[in-house]
Amino acid sequence: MSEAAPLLASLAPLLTEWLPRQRWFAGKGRPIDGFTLVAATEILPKSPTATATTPGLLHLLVRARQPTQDGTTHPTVTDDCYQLLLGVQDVLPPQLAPARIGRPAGGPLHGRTVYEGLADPRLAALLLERLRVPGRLGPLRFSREPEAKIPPDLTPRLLGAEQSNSSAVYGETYILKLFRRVGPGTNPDLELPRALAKTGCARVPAPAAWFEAELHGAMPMTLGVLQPFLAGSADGWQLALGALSVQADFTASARALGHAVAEVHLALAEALPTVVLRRPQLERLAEVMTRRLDAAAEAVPALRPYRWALGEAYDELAALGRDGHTRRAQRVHGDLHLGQALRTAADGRWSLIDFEGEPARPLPERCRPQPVAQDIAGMLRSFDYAAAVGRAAGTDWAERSRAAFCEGYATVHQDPREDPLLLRAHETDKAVYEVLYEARHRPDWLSVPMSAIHRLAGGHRATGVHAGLTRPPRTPPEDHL
Ligand SMILES: Nc1ncnc2c1ncn2[C@@H]1O[C@H](COP(=O)(O)OP(=O)(O)O)[C@@H](O)[C@H]1O
Ligand SMILES: O=P(O)(O)O[C@H]1O[C@H](CO)[C@@H](O[C@H]2O[C@H](CO)[C@@H](O)[C@H](O)[C@H]2O)[C@H](O)[C@H]1O
Repeated sequence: MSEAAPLLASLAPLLTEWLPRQRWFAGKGRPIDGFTLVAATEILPKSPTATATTPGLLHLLVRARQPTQDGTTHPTVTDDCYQLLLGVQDVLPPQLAPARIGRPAGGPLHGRTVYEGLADPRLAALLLERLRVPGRLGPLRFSREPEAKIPPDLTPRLLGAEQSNSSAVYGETYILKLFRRVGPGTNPDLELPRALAKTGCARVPAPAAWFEAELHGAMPMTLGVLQPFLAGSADGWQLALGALSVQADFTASARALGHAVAEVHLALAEALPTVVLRRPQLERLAEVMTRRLDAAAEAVPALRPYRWALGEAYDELAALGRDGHTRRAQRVHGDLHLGQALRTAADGRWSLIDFEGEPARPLPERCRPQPVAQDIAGMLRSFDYAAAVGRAAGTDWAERSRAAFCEGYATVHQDPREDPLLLRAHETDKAVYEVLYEARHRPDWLSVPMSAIHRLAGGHRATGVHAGLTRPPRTPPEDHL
């Protein structure tokens, strides 16, 4: 698109105001001090026969420049790249008013109204049409599995519960996930489900189509994935809270879920390379966890008194390696929790979704093989969360669900409870991540992971001179794990 500079200049004030209000915007709480346009593609240009209500669709990749002091003593700058789908129209119909971004002053869109394009069913339908027919459009490449049958004219609806990304459901048949914070490389949420589909694993919806940006010299950047929609399903989080609200047992569901997760782990180990973790790798894993703890404690003062006690779990992990033990690592889900497991009402079968990994971690880190204990720890933490949010404190609901999950897992894979040191290290690492996540996104929920921190630290808080001190500096690990 020509006129890139005036386009960006006219959109910048609108985006500065609109972006931080989006659930998926990762840089909340820090000012935006500028934008860079990475790519602009007219998916639907304005036609000469267009009327005032004919929409245009503009695809943008923009970097938002933000200074940060988060978790570091020295200010740095982030410039995360975001994917935007902008509807453009002269007059916005009332039903699209909530999607309004604003009216650019100057530039090629001067005087027109710009809005969230996915909210407009006409534009969401257009995107599906592009995915049905493989090909290129400027820097965008649309691909489809040859055997995928994607009917035309499926009615779109934008999913209300926006999370780290945005999703649109088409005719209750397909769901398109549009990644919002994007970067070079294949997103594991495309890579892993495709690899699993090739093994015949039916626990994960297989991608039917996807689109990427191919920018000069860079690795293709995954922008969106279309996969079958599991109609009539409910996620594990809703189901667990539902059970808790009527004080019902959840062990049968947890057992079946454990079985499903173990099947996915076996299929991932079959589909993609696995590695053996020996002393250096186990020490590095412990070191990486320690660094994450230190960074989280810098950012969240409530964590500081627990640093020393929590660090013991990582020291014990490193000691495993020194004692000559080894562990296996493989590709894992990376951000497994009850919300990532869907159970279909018709057959009660569990499926797993959202293989993107923890959104805050860099892509290379999310793609590294890890012990399966990372995922298991994530799910075990989730039972704890459900019990806390569903007010099951004082009951053993979480303990019974956690045990049932492990039992189910052990029907097809190694029982995770047989490796308590590895599990404890991963559970600690997950709880530390959650403290940071809640502090940033839902401060009212901070007490949930903090009570796990207290438990995992054995109830020990450092007092006096040790409270708040950093651990002694060590040689930085090579970025292997
Ligand atoms: N294949 C699917 N079938 C049914 N619902 C789905 C499917 N994939 C995702 N969803 C729904 O969309 C929501 C968001 O999807 P998810 O991949 O977790 O996105 P995010 O990365 O934004 O959290 C999920 O919580 C789930 O309710
Ligand atoms: O689903 P996302 O990929 O966006 O994952 C992020 O958000 C999750 C919350 O929506 C967060 O999960 C934490 O809260 C859950 C309850 O809402 C709980 O079940 C999980 O155990 C807990 O970790 C997840 O950590 C974050 O990455």
